[in-house]
Amino acid sequence: MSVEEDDRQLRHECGVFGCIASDPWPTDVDVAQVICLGLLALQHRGQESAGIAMSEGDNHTHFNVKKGMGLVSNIFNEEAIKKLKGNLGIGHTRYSTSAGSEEVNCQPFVVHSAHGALAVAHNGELFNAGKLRRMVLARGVGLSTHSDSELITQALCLNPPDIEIDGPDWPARIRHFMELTKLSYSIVIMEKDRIFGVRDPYGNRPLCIGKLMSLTDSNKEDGWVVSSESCGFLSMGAKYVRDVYPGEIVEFTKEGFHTVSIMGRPYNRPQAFCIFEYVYFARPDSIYEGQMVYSVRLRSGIVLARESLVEADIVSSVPESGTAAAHGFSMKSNIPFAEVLYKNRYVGRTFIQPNARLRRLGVAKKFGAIVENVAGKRIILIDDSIVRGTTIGPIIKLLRDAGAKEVHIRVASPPLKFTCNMGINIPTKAELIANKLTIEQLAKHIGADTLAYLSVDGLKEAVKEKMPNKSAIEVGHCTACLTGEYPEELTF
Ligand SMILES: O=P(O)(O)OC[C@H]1O[C@H](OP(=O)(O)OP(=O)(O)O)[C@H](O)[C@@H]1O
Ligand SMILES: NC(=O)CC[C@H](N)C(=O)O
Ligand code: SF4
Ligand SMILES: [Mg+2]
Repeated sequence: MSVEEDDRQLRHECGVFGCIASDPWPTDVDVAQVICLGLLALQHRGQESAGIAMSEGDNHTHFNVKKGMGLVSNIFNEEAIKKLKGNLGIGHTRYSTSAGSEEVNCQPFVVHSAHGALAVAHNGELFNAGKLRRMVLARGVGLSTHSDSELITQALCLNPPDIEIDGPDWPARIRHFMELTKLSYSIVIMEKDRIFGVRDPYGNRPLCIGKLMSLTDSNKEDGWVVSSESCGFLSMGAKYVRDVYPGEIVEFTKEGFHTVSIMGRPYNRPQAFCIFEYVYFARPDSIYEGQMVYSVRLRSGIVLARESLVEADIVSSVPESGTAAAHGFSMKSNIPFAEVLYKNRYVGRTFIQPNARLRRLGVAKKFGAIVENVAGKRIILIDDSIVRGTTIGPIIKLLRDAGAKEVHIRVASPPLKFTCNMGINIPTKAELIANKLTIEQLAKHIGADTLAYLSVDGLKEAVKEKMPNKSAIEVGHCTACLTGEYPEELTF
């Protein structure tokens, strides 16, 4: 493992985005620009590479494609966007899970099938990738990478079991793929004149629909967007419509969008939307399951205060992801919120530190203490999660050096004890600090006066309390990294 890799904590997951302009075509809408804005808003989900594939519509056999390593703003300058002509397109920001962080694995994957070009962008990780890979290879298909997203692309090109009488039946192909693998994917698929948005039957990864509003007539739409998260919608003049339902295939054409079909789960198992999307992965201004991520984080802080209050002068947070929960904790406890840490936004996660000592210092280098709020104070410090435990120790030291009297750590999620096989690179079980030390030992190890985590029930309560639809069949969350209960068994 390289130093750079080792420095990563909880790694995010990918972002997918699609946009199609309404009739008439050729459109006036700058579709590539909209996709670019969409990808910029999804940058937090993947910073290794990005790509866009565009289609000019019915009479074109090829897509206009640009992919590359690095950030969206580095790959897509004005000139690159100008070349990406089209009436529809899809895009991707990547954090690798199933194949190396290299140019060949950048998405969208584009193939030319017997029925024309196809582009695919995927967020997630296939539970049964090995088995599916052997099956696809046995059908005479060659794969050029180890990426499970390329595998999905090729699996979609397989003829479905029923004969296609009148040209390719893409919905049947997608259903066939969904029969073969039930976890974990949110995908956008583009053929020459349409986009499909597909969410796995468990709804493990997010996907939502937005309406691109006309800038001149508020009753009209200029097109439709489909995205991992809704946080970018306002920046591109789009309005959140709804989530793509677990198991749903949505077809977008220049006429609008409709549900093609909804695939159920085996044995009527519950949905398994990743609960960590609420804790850490998503941007707080995104909407999942009809509620803002920010509100869930705020509530998790409220529940945390109820569960593990301690006397203190101020409540504060480890920026960024811990801040909403800290405000919730402060509201519930009536202890004032005050900032104690400044996070240097120019020191990214990819900052290369040549050895363990400098890596530890690196964490401190990311933060500065706001001494006036710290000196002589008893502080309750909230973070959203502890993974390896590398961030929190140096922060506590920083606060003590700045004169903190007491530092009580409260974590707005339960201890992370298990790995994730659904699109998130959570370190191996042995690297997760909660598997190595008891809560008391960990408190001592990081130099905290006290340490407490949110309970699993407390987190579920924060997620479900204000959810518009509370039906037991409709709602269900994956908590596997916290409880070890996976939605499906891994198959190799
Ligand atoms: O226990 P560790 O292995 O140190 O990892 C846990 C930390 O990593 C994340 O923050 P990160 O800096 O990734 O991003 P953020 O700004 O969104 O909080 C998370 O919010 C914790 O603060
Ligand atoms: N984080 C993700 O969703 C990654 C998607 C896919 N498994 C890849 O590695 O490219
Ligand atoms: S194991 Fe954890 S991170 Fe992975 S999908 Fe489940 S809740 Fe999300
Ligand atoms: Mg953090």
